[in-house]
Amino acid sequence: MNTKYLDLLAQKYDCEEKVVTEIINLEAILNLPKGTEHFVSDLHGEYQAFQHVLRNGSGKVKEKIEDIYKKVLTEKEIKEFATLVYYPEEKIQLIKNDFDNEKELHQWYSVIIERMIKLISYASSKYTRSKLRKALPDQFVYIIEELLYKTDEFTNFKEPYYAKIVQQIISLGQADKLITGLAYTTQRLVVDHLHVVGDIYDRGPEPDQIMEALINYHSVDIQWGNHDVLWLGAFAGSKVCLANIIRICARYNNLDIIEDVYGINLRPLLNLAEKYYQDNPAFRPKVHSDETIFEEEQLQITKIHQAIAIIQFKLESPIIKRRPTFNMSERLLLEKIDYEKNEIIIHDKTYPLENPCFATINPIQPDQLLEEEKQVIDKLLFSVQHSEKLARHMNFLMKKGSLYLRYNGNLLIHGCIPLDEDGNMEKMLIENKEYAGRELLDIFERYLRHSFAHQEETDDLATDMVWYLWTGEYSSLFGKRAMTTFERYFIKDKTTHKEKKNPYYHLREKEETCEKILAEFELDPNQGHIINGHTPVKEINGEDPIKANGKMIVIDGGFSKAYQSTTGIAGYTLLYNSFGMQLVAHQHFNSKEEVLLNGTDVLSVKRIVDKELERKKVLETNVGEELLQEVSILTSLMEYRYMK
Ligand SMILES: O=P(O)(O)OC[C@H]1O[C@](O)(COP(=O)(O)O)[C@@H](O)[C@@H]1O
Ligand SMILES: [Mn+2]
Repeated sequence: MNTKYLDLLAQKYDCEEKVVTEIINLEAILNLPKGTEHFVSDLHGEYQAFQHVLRNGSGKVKEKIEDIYKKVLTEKEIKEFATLVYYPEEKIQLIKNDFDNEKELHQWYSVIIERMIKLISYASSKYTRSKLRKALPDQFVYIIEELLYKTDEFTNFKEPYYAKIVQQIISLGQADKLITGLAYTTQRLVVDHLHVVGDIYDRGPEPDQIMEALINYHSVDIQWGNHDVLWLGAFAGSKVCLANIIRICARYNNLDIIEDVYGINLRPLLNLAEKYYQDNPAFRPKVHSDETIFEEEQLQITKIHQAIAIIQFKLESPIIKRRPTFNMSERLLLEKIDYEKNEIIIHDKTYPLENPCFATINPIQPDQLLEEEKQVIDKLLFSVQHSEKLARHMNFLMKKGSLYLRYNGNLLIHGCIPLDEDGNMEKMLIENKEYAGRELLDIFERYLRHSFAHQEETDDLATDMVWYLWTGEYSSLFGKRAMTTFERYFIKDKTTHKEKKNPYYHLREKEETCEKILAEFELDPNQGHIINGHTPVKEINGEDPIKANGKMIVIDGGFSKAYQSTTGIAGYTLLYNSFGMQLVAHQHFNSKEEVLLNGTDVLSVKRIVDKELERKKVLETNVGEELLQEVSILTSLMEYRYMK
């Protein structure tokens, strides 16, 4: 090993004892059980439901409470206590309202603090003390450690000492803060690491809040979904991606995300929309049954929705023309329209166009943007690229994200690995070279990162490629032959709406296919799993999220409210701890308020995907690999510096 590095390292470990301590510490960690990984996907802006899953650790919090309190507490008390751990601030307030004298309240505090301490002690039993310390609320570390490590083994005088500490906390008015801190510590201990397998954005109302929660989360990685890439593309300079995100926000009545949350001025778009568009049933925003919308506002959104959709269709055309290898010429739909008859020819069949809104289209050159449209999209792009909040969120998405992830022997991917009918990796020609499988995904990611690093370029291959990731035939995120957005707005015949899925989606049922893919990514086909999002599992129709004899796990059960009627549940999540994997199905999440009042915890059935014969240790994980390397470097330092 290079002695220069060792000399540098010796500045940090400047005495023998420090090196020895660190080696012993790392070796100890390697032999502890592996931490719990938590997998979620397809959050689609549903912050409240996501929050709930994060806070209850997909049921792990309650499980731990039951482990230690099942025999001592009633079911109702367990529910109450669990709710307190999930939403401490609100639950404390509610409980406080129930007490009419201080003495009772103080008694409650002291019981709860003791319960919390016991729970933390149990939940942290597989971690080192140093890791636990990092999870404790800063202002109470000393006090909590005193309470945690109390032991009566050698002295009988300690009980009053601890009782005194708790009493002091209460009488100094610190109990609420302490209980809240302990609750968050519990949540943090229950899940060691979070994987978000794509699609944070679109459809739901609060993707920004999800981003904030992820930014503040102790340990997370993200596998981008097609919707996330659309937002990244918009920020990276792709006007067509930008048109898409605004169109989807208009469609789901979420324009306030663009305007209020990210501070992007929609006024120029509104002016254009007011000038050229009227009411149009195909473009009215989807409004959830518990929302209300004023007629005037609805009309405005309907107009914006049309204006931006037409801009989007126009912007697609030059990209399709300048990128023949995208093989998308079939999607040059504006050119297939007979604007007088209001008809379109698709695959040699003529269809009437319903709800047309082509006032800004010149039939001779249908993809030409009006000067006004050009200005609108340019201004929008400027605004998007100068939104500080969006910049913060997109930078985080880039930093923590990737197209796929190999983690602890598993492959995490939002969409698919494009396959042909025979199960071979499909090839795509990019700049005269063919790419398939892992190489194809790697080159996609390189283009995305390049585009993101060069936001001033709007028409280069890298930027176009980001849009391809959203909608292209060989995109690992889209996984369908073509996106039929135009047909869905304008053609009644539903057969034209169908988006043919990549063969991957039926071949993934077979073990053989999954093994082949795992091998392609240099993972052990006998041990590994593919963890997939993107396609809602229709439990309602008897679809099983666990496929290929457990090698394929699909966790998109539909957090998205818009899709819950087709899935029948409200999302799957996956847990992977030292004992194995558990798939958790969540029932519909109504509201935090309901949980607070009734303790309704909407999660249910667990299915064991895999049961480890022996508890898995940190040593056998990705983190373990890194720690082993550190041990080896520190051993070299020890020999070089201190054992001569
Ligand atoms: O239901 P919506 O919002 O109209 O969206 C339909 C579109 O969404 C997509 O399914 C992509 O979104 P998902 O990644 O959530 O599946 C497209 O294939 C389809 O055209
Ligand atoms: Mn998706």
